[in-house]
Amino acid sequence: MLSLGSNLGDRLAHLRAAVAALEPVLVKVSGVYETPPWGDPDQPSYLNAAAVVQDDAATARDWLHRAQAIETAEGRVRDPERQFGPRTLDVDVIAVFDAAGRPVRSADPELTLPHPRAHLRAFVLRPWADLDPAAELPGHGSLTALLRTEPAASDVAAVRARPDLRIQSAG
Ligand SMILES: Nc1ncnc2c1ncn2[C@@H]1O[C@H](COP(=O)(O)OP(=O)(O)OP(=O)(O)O)[C@@H](O)[C@H]1O
Ligand SMILES: Nc1nc2c(c(=O)[nH]1)N=C(CO)CN2
Repeated sequence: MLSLGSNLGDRLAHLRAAVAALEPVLVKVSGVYETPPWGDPDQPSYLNAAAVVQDDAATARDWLHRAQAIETAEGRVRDPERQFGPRTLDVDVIAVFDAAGRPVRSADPELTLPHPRAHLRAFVLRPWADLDPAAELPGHGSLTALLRTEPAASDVAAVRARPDLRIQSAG
């Protein structure tokens, strides 16, 4: 599962570009959500979405490299002083499952799986739960239970569906 986020420039265009780049491996993409900035409040609100992708030949590290290549193509500039600062496009690898459906785990700081902050982020859990209401974040339980207990209730309430913004055209 990949999480997509943008809060600089044409936010919807950045999300669309990410999904277009993932198109060959895309299983499904959520609707678009407007979300308050998490972790660093002094920045514009984000558009977020979740994408389920599948490629049986890809390793977890391949997904990280694909995610980073897509961020770079959308002009992502890293500010080492601001870990959770604004960006044209953020593509995070949230969870990877092997061919048998078992979660891949990694404690490597270059690729930590599941993503170490996903359980705290309504902007990740809400779009993913819409795509797959029965899904579990490995090590943390069901998305719907997490949404009731982990992120601040005010954060969950502040995540707003934007049905007026479509990543993919209908049909
Ligand atoms: N599951 C993961 N998904 C994406 N990047 C990861 C993951 N685990 C570790 N990383 C590492 O995190 C580093 C910083 O990534 P990035 O700049 O996207 O972080 P961030 O978006 O600011 O914060 P966050 O990871 O909390 O969303 C990357 O260089 C990458 O190697
Ligand atoms: N709402 C929201 N907040 C964030 C996001 C994001 O995608 N959405 N990404 C971040 C990167 O670390 C930091 N904060």
